[in-house]
Amino acid sequence: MEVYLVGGAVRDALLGLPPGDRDFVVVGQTQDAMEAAGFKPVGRDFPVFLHPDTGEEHALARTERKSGRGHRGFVVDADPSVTLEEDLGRRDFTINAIARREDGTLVDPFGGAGDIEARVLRHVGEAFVEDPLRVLRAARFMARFAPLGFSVAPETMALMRRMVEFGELAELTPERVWQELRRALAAPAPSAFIRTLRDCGALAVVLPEVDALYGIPQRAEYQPEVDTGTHVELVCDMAARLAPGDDIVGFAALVHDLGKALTPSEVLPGHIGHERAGVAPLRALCERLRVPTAHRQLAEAACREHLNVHRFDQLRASTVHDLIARCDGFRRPERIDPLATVCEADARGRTGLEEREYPQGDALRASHAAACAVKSNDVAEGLSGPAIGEALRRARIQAIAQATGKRP
Ligand SMILES: Nc1ccn([C@@H]2O[C@H](COP(=O)(O)OP(=O)(O)OP(=O)(O)O)[C@@H](O)[C@H]2O)c(=O)n1
Repeated sequence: MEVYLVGGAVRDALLGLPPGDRDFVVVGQTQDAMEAAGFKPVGRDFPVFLHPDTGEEHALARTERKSGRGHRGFVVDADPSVTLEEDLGRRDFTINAIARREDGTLVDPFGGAGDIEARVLRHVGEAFVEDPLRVLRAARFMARFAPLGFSVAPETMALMRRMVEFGELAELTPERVWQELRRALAAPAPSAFIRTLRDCGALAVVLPEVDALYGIPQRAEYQPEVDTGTHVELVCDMAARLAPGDDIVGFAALVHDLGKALTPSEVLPGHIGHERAGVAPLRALCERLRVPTAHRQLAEAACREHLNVHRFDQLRASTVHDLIARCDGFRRPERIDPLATVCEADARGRTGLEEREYPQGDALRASHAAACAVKSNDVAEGLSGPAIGEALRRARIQAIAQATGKRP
């Protein structure tokens, strides 16, 4: 059987990165022949089979035609007459269009290895436009590969701009947009995702609430070249450094400051009130992209509370208690550590402040731990009903005061 390793596994090996999932392409076979050879068919949209021993994915070489309907808007034709070159030619980027034979030699008709060497993300051919998700994939690959020195080829960027101008992105389902966004926020350089989307005009289409942050000045303590959009880029990169691979923290970092884009009538000079004003655009974004609950909840907590956490020193123990309660940190203790991380990323994600200490994060964590150590059984003796809740609150405030030296 004519089988080649293709896609991300070949690319990542050439980049010297640790191996991930392996995808194979099989040339010259029919679906029946694959099943007769013991491969197990999977997936409704593509002719993909699992290897009987390794379980690894083997796709039949195929052509794809745009249909304008269905899950991806494609009709997939598995066709034994499709050559390896034809299969590679319908892929997105040259760096993803390299095949490796079993003996280790490469089939690289589009110069992908050279582009890996030159650190260029270049589209393979005109078939690129058939899937508008590829605009977001380009940005997501940049979030992963920009730190290795990659940039988008000018002709690819020009093509992406045309796709955006022609309104191609309108046909993307929210689920596909969210999957790319989520993966980009878990990558080492989410800022490169945001900047690539902005460069081609796609940011205004898929994340207009974030696009609106550009040109909004930050307060004077920031470097003058850092507007709110740039600040958010820095915060996302800092979040990726503090919590690598954590897209829940990454999403909260992306959206914590959305309120700053609102008109001055809604947000006072110096962005006073932006933490409350940001909740509405954040909810709109989450509805539109069908963002999962865990992401939404941390994002809302970060949006509402980040200023309170920054001024932790000035808060009384009772205010800290109520902040934790508003974030549901007593019923769901896992909520507070990521909130502290996002706030730290926000404080340190400013040019020149990257190495600054952020004691507020650990102070919040310590307060939370001290308050959670008090259980209702500790205070319930002789009490009933709401009196237990009130006694628990008082005891927890006391515990926070003791742990931090704050006034109750
Ligand atoms: N819209 C898409 C999706 C995928 N592909 C092709 O299918 C391969 C496998 O896709 P996927 O698993 O999504 O990406 P990988 O390149 O394997 O990247 P990752 O390591 O991030 O999963 C890609 O390499 C690419 O050649 C494509 O051309 N266009």
